Amino acid sequence: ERERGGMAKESSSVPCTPLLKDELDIVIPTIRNLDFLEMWRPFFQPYHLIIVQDGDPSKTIKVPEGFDYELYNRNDINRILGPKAACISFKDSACRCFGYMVSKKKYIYTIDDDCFVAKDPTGKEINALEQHIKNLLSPATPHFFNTLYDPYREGADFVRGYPFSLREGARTAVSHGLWLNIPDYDAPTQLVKPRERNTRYVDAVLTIPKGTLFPMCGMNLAFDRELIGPAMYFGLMGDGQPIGRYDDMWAGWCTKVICDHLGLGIKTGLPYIWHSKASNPFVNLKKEYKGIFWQEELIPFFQSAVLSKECTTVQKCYIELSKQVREKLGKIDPYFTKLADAMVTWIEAWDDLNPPTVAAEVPNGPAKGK
Ligand SMILES: O=c1ccn([C@@H]2O[C@H](COP(=O)(O)OP(=O)(O)O[C@H]3O[C@@H](CO)[C@H](O)[C@H]3O)[C@@H](O)[C@H]2O)c(=O)[nH]1
Ligand SMILES: [Mn+2]
Repeated sequence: ERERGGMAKESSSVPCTPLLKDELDIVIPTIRNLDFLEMWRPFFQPYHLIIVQDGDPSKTIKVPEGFDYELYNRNDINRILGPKAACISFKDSACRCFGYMVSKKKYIYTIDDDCFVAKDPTGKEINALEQHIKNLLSPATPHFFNTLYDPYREGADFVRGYPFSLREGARTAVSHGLWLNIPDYDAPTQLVKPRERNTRYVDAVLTIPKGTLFPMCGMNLAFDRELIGPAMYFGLMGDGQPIGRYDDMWAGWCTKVICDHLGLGIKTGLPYIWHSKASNPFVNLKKEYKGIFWQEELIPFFQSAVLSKECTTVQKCYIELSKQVREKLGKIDPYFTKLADAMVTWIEAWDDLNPPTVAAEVPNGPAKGK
């Protein structure tokens, strides 16, 4: 009998020790109301929220009582960034990356407002934030695959044949969570399988091996902002752009290339959230249309991207990548030249708001297993 997860009912209160209470911000992009927070209250209330209100800034977004938050609408983004605001998408969930930029914390968790608390096969409510924090605070294994999954997890370990020289692992930069109920399918798949629901709960956390790209979904995602924040630019989408629903994919591909270069790890798997709302597949098809054939050229670009050894900080890696985007992808469509410019603007804006106190050199030491 396949293990099945489900959606939790609104819970009264679940005591949880708020790990990283003052070192983590929760970033929520929204065009809707934030009632979903009621269900997350036991897990999220101790944390500071950064709400990025998309769309019409004159609309008032009601935040449930008792949450500590800051809210930014488009007027705020324009006021804070001035002309550099052009790199932040409008009328697309990609706007969430503004929250990463204004945060002052070491960790970020971002979640969509149609994602709810899921239940594991035992019926226990899943504290997704707690699991992401565990993922981020334990090492990753990008340089040698452990067949018994996460070796740092209680009750597991490295298996026979795993080199001891590699068991220290790599620092974890990203924790990519998954979704029960509505899976993050692209529009063609959604159209072919409109009623497919994900009921499969896989009790595993895996490190994505070095040299392998992956499709990063922004719905249930956490990362170490000090390690990889400047790479988490959710590419130009939405209003005035020829493409949508590739913002998180773009960030994931850039981030993975940079993590591989800097010897950092990315994990995927637990925790699950319950994704409740399927966005309109026809609207999604229009947004994704160009991306579906462009990505056949983008993937080989990222697979063959090489960063020089002078790229010792995320910012330097990202600027180097933007140059390669301009040179190699600009010929696909003028959009990529615009995106390359936006990548540079993003880094400039990031450094304006986050002046490097000490050179944020990520030791680019030879990642073991190279
Ligand atoms: O114009 C918009 C539309 C939506 N939002 C907010 O963004 C998230 C996601 O919105 P929604 O749940 O409607 O869309 P999904 O298709 O399920 O989103 C997933 O697909 C990808 C889209 O790029 C992305 O990885 C996932 O987010 C909600 O919080 C909306 O309120 C917005 O800010 N602006
Ligand atoms: Mn959704």
